[in-house]
Amino acid sequence: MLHEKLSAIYDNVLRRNPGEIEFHQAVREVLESIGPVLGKHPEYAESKIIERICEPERQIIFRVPWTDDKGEVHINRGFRVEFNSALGPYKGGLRFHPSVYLGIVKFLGFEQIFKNSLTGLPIGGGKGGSDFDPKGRSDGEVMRFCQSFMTELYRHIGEYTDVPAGDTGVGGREIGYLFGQYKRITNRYESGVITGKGLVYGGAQVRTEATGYGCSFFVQEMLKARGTSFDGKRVVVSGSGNVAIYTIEKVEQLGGVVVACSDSSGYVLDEKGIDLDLLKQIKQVERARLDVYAQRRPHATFVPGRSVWEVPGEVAMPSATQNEITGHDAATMVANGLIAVGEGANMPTTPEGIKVFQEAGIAYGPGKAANAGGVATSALEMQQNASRDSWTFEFSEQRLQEIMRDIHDRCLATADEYGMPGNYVAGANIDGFRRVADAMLALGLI
Ligand SMILES: NC(=O)C1=CN([C@@H]2O[C@H](COP(=O)(O)OP(=O)(O)OC[C@H]3O[C@@H](n4cnc5c(N)ncnc54)[C@H](O)[C@@H]3O)[C@@H](O)[C@H]2O)C=CC1
Ligand SMILES: O=C(O)CCC(=O)C(=O)O
Repeated sequence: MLHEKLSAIYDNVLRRNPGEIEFHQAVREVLESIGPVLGKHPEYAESKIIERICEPERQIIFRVPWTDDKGEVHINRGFRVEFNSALGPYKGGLRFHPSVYLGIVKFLGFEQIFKNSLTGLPIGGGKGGSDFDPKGRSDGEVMRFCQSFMTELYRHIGEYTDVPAGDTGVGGREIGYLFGQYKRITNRYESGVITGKGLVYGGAQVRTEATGYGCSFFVQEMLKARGTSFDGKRVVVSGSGNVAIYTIEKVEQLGGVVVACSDSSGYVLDEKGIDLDLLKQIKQVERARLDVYAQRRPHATFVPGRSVWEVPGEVAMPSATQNEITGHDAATMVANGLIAVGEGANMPTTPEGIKVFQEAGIAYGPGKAANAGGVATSALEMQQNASRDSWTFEFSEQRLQEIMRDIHDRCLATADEYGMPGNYVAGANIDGFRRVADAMLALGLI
């Protein structure tokens, strides 16, 4: 239910951003949480902080022409939405996927404002990407696309302005090509302009692993708050990309058994626990489909075209894409003995699914809190770049774990403060919002 004032703001968002359904969904979820804050802080409403937060500071849309290996010309569309810079330079990843359009980039950028605020680090919110599909493209094609994308993007970004990173379809290979082109065009070795870089040219230890590791640490804290742990728990993960792979790795180190993971073709079920070396070989080296996993590990089964959420598990860690858990999926998961959900992906659960989890008393960690370890470690990468320093793996992982513990504790404390104990959604939205709102008030009408 939306507070009356917030309902009018939401209607205005719908009117001003027609057809951008994912953006509407993300805005609504935040507005549903912050009603009680307005009662305590009338100054936010007087200064129209919420209306301003819902309007990006800047939206950039550009043409990205490139040639494939046969010489054919292709035209894609590039985006960068610089949403909010009250806390620091715009910060957020780039997504390359055919489904990308303005509504997706705005939902991701909007989420990023509150997520980045929750990290406690000085980073604003932004996001970008393209409807380019890297699937099946050669390294040369991906490089030419990235170079063309950066040939426009470079003028909008900078260490103190806007700092992109990876997201779906953008990993170490793409970040290398993007940074290489930025360096070439600007003639500046500005390491802090992009994060997720390779370790040999200014990247930070643990950034590759950070989102999955961080999400696992967050779930570890949620389980601890309920007097239990990962030890011996049956865990289901969706996706098999960056977030999923390092979630599986850390969950296994923490004593859980990940029995299933997926890609857009289906899921694998491996009752002995996912063989991570094999999964990394198939996904990171061969860039192949998941059915290959079952071909090489005969006791595992590949189930094509079905949702991984039909596999029973006590812990679910969605790490693929938005709206992948429907209300129906959530009800099945609860009936199958689910106790906790940690969202590695951004907005993977539909509003109906969230309602099911919350009504069933599941420990539900929303993406903007649970997956904040990726961007937090990006901020640590910026810190190391600025000081020309390079930390060890152990120290970086320890910082990540502290940050995730702190986010977890603040979400719980804020939910308590507002009379909604155990509600991580309310805790994350309110705590993330307050910090941005206070900074916006302090900075005047900008
Ligand atoms: N990479 C990062 O540091 C962060 C990523 N995220 C979010 O995590 C999610 C995954 O991102 P990455 O792992 O980086 O991307 P990725 O490109 O490395 O992997 C995406 C995975 O999701 C799978 N997938 C996509 N659509 C699917 C579908 N409809 N059904 C089943 N599987 C599907 C793909 O097959 C692939 O395995 C996204 O929501 C992203 O926004 C969130 C925070 C940080
Ligand atoms: O590391 C970053 O800057 C962004 C990571 C990201 O895209 C996200 O948190 O969704």
